[in-house]
Amino acid sequence: MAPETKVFDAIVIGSGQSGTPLATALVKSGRKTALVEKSHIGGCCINEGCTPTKTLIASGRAAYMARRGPGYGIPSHVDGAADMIKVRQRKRDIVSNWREGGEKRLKNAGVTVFMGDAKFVGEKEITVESDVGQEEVLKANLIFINVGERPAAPPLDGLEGVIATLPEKVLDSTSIQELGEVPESLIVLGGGYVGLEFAQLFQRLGSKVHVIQRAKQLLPREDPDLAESMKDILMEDGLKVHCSTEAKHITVDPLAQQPITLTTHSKLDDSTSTVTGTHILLATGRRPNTDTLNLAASGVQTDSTGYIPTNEYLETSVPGIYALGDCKGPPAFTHVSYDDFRVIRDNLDLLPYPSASSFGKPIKPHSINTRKSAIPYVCYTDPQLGHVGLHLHDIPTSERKNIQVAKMPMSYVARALETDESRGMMKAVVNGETGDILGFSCIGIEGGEIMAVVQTAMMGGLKWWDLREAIWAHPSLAESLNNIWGYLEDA
Ligand SMILES: Cc1cc2nc3c(=O)[nH]c(=O)nc-3n(C[C@H](O)[C@H](O)[C@H](O)COP(=O)(O)OP(=O)(O)OC[C@H]3O[C@@H](n4cnc5c(N)ncnc54)[C@H](O)[C@@H]3O)c2cc1C
Ligand SMILES: NC(=O)c1ccc[n+]([C@@H]2O[C@H](COP(=O)([O-])OP(=O)(O)OC[C@H]3O[C@@H](n4cnc5c(N)ncnc54)[C@H](O)[C@@H]3O)[C@@H](O)[C@H]2O)c1
Repeated sequence: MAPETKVFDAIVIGSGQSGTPLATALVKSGRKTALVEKSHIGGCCINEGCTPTKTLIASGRAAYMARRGPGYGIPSHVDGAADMIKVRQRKRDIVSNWREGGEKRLKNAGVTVFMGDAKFVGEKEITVESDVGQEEVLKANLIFINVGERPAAPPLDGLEGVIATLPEKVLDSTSIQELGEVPESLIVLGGGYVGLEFAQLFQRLGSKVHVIQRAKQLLPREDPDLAESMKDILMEDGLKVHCSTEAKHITVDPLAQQPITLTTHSKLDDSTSTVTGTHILLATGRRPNTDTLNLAASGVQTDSTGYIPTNEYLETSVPGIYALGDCKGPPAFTHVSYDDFRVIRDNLDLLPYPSASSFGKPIKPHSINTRKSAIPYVCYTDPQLGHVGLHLHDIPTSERKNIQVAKMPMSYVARALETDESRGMMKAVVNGETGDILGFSCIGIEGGEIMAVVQTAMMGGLKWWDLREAIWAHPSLAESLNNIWGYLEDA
């Protein structure tokens, strides 16, 4: 017998960084709301993204500082690799605390949670299949898709054979976090956020790490000088970094000490080389989880890569169906997904959640959108890379007439020298005529926090000279914002 259709006012598909708070807000606004999640409440960020990785990275930093103890006059004895079971347990404990908190909040709010895989069967109708094959049919006039992304394996000759022979040696950003011991040697394919955060972490925990990056620089979104600074830091930490290098072929010999051999081609000198490892991490990007949603049944359109295009109000091609977070396309950050929640909350006027923009008054639909002037982000290598606003390379050379740039090494920052954390650099891009700060990057100790100081200044419309003249506490990292402007020059 077909299951009875359950009718809701709203359905949220995916418990991501926007879907979870949105489900609660929908209930608080009086709407009967269902949330469907196929894996874990809290989505990627809590379960296999930000929270666990930054927890693991804290262990990596502890190992790094312990090794540096003698440099500060503190004897320390760090022999061999980290105790991965304890490192992993610390991560698991923090993740389960966060996840359980999320589960409780949804329950207390009165959200009806369905654990299972959602698929469209009609324009506003879905089925939910649980792990044990039980099926529910749900219907609502309002549907919010927040299904996120998953790791995408690159096309690589031989990869299927390696996975078939030694599946536990081929890792992605999720499986690498569950290792019970530190790999002796790790090949990291991809020099983006995922690749670099894990590469440095595992080098610090005791692996020998190679990073293979197809692009000519690490972190291709950054200006080349910042990417070069990051590369120098990682190489100083002992990582082997190969840019302009493409993976061509992979083989496995289960009996070898280093079972994995990757053949690469360097575009720099047109040469072929091999690199061996006990494990390989595939960190070459992510793909949206829209392929299993049967979107055709709803009429919601996707682009050629599976992302759901929306307008600035997160409306899809079908009225009443919205897409939020990573599944609508880059940039893929938790804070962007959370901001998507705010856009929906305010446009649908989900009181009692008075937003700052409305000061508690009803808002006209479409008064808030996703067009944000400066989205910040932080790559949690150590030191971090924090960035907000424009990069210099975002401004075409022909449009740089009034553009000025200031660069300052972290070795000029008193606080960084006192703590012996002086690796990296700051870079600011300004309009030389108006004094507006257009962009700021910092590779440095707490680079994300220094960036946030400049971000706040940009939000408040301060000019660069306001920061130069500000009284910052001494000796703080922010104090460097008095000095960087002395290095301004035409771009
Ligand atoms: C290793 C790693 C580290 C990261 N670190 C950071 C960081 O430090 N800072 C940062 O800002 N961002 C970071 N990110 C990115 C960040 O995790 C995401 O941008 C963020 O989670 C937002 O995702 P979302 O809201 O779109 O959905 P997600 O958090 O991806 O959640 C989507 C949910 O939908 C569920 N789902 C999918 N399909 C279905 C279906 N058919 N039915 C039911 N449920 C479904 C999934 O199981 C998942 O729980 C990191 C990502 C990774 C992989
Ligand atoms: N700290 C953070 O905020 C954080 C951390 C992790 C992930 N994330 C999010 O997750 C997203 C995905 O991260 P990611 O690092 O997986 O993807 P990414 O797209 O940022 O980086 C992938 C890198 O792999 C390289 N590459 C692709 N194919 C290759 C191949 N065949 N051989 C060698 N190199 C190859 C690309 O040049 C690129 O630099 C990011 O865009 C980011 O939005 C954020």
